[in-house]
Parts: sequence; structure tokens; C-alpha cells
Amino acid sequence: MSQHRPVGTPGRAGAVPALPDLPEATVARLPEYLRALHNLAETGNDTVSSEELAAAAGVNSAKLRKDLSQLGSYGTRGVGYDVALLIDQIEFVLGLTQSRAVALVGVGNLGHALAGYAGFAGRGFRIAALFDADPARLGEVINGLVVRHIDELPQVAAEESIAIGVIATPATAAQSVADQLVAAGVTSILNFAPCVLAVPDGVDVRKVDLAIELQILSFHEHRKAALTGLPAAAGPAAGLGSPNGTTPNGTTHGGAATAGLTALPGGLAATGTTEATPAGTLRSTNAEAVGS
Ligand SMILES: NC(=O)c1ccc[n+]([C@@H]2O[C@H](COP(=O)([O-])OP(=O)(O)OC[C@H]3O[C@@H](n4cnc5c(N)ncnc54)[C@H](O)[C@@H]3O)[C@@H](O)[C@H]2O)c1
Repeated sequence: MSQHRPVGTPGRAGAVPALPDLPEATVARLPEYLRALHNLAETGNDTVSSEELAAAAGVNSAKLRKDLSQLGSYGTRGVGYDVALLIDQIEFVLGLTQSRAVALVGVGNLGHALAGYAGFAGRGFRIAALFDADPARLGEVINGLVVRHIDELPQVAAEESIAIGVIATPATAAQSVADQLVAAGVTSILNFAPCVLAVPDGVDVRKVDLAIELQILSFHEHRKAALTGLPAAAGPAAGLGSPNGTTPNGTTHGGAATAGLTALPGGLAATGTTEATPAGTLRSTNAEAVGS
């Protein structure tokens, strides 16, 4: 079977829809496939089976095949997927064929670390401008970029064609910064501040919150501790999830076996279930970037 039916390949406009309308959970998994494919390419692999790629990306192989079929990629029986072609196709669908300019607002502890990170360029992003409101921070040079006053945002956003804004300010300032980004024409925001942002239709917000990730892991720690306290008849592995399973929020389990029952305060019980579906993006709202 042919591997690649181009999905909206540039130059073939009209032959197929410009872009597939993918489920958000599929979109959230594509970067995982891409990362795994780049690693495979770097280690000299020209082709990869769906099982190998699924293992490298940490997802279930049936789900991977379904995801890639939605891009028009079915692999070749006995050969697998062409690594370079699949990279091209996923990068095209994710809009990574052009480097997107990113503005970072808030150059404090977190902002410094993000501004100094050299790894974004290789993933399709260029930090093009740094902004802060603290006069003491203005003029500092990080990775060749000068920290500018936030008031310069509209002018710089136009000059640099800023596509994405990253907010690394305290939560108290985040809404006003989001408003300024939107007013400057930015329609995608990555928010590190622990708050919900109100944005107009057409603006996508994703939120990264390490505390939430830790709280989710805390839940699993709590649950594992509760399970070890169950009677032996319940089985030592009960409730720890499927082999190498992933919860709906993207947590990967190394445990074995089946669904189980966990005692909760008040006599409630929870049944364990697992599925490899990272959380999706909510449009025009504040999606958690959990598991993506
Ligand atoms: N998502 C995470 O995992 C994570 C981890 C750590 C921190 N945080 C969050 O990231 C944010 C930054 O944390 P931090 O430790 O770097 O804080 P910080 O105080 O060191 O830095 C915040 C920076 O924002 C600037 N700022 C404040 N108001 C501004 C405005 N209106 N316009 C432009 N710049 C403004 C400040 O001058 C400062 O330089 C906080 O909201 C924090 O809760 C998130």
C-alpha cells in the first residue's frame, strides 16, 4: 500500500483538503511522533514499523496507526513508514515548515531559563523578542536579544511577525499581558502563569503548570500507596493500569495488569482505567499542556 497520500501538500492546492480536521488528541500526539522520528533519523533509521515508532513515542501502536492514517500515511506492509517522509508530513500538518517567531513576556527566573534555552530553534521556533516591565531588567542581553519594555510590544510584534506569545509574568499581570499580546495581533499564547486567561474567539491559549503535573503524580503516588494496603486477594498489581499504559492526562504507567478498586474516604471506590490519550487543546480557552 502506498505510504503517503499528500495532505494539502503545498503546490497541490485543490487536490486534497488544505489540512485534515484532526481530533485534538491526535494533534497532541503528533509532536511525540515527530520527536521520536527525529531521533530515529539521527540514529540512521530510514524506515520504522508502527510498533517501533509507537514504543519510541510512548503510545499504543493501534492508536498511532489510526493517527497516521488520518494524515494519509498507512506505511508499507513489511517495510513500515519512511522516516524522512513522515517527518515532512507531520511538520507540514503542524505548520512547522516555517520558523515561527515567539515573543517572551516576563524575563524573571523562568523567563531567563526559557530565553536561554537553545533547543527551540531545532523544533521550529525562534524567540524573537523579550519583554519586561521592570526598568531594572531592560537592556539586559540574553542569547543575543535585548530585554525591551512591554510598551514596545505592538511595534516589535509587527516588525518581527510575532506568531506566539509566551507569558512568564506573575499571575497578577498575566491577563493584562495577554490583552496586550492580543491587541498586538498575537493569536496563540502559551501561559506559564497559574491563572485562567480570558481571550477572544480565535485566540488559542495553552497553559503549562508544573504544580498541576506534580499534583497529578501525587494522586498516583497516593493511589499506589492505597493499593499496597489492599487485601492480598485483590492481587498485587490490581489497579495499577495496563502494561505501559497512559492515563487520559498523559501519565504513563509502568505497572502491569488490570483495572482495580481503590478505597476512598467516605467508603467510595474508584475503578482504575487507562488509555493512551494525552489531554487535548481547548480552543479559545485555557488548555492544560498536560502530557503534550
Ligand atoms: N509553569 C510552571 O511550571 C512554572 C514554574 C515556575 C514559575 N511559574 C510561573 O511563571 C511565572 C514567572 O515566575 P518567575 O519565578 O519567573 O517570576 P519572577 O518574578 O522571577 O519574574 C516575573 C517577571 O515578570 C515581569 N513582569 C511583571 N509584570 C509584568 C508586565 N505587566 N509586563 C511585563 N513583564 C512583567 C517582572 O518584572 C519579572 O521580571 C509566575 O507566574 C510563576 O507562577 C510557572
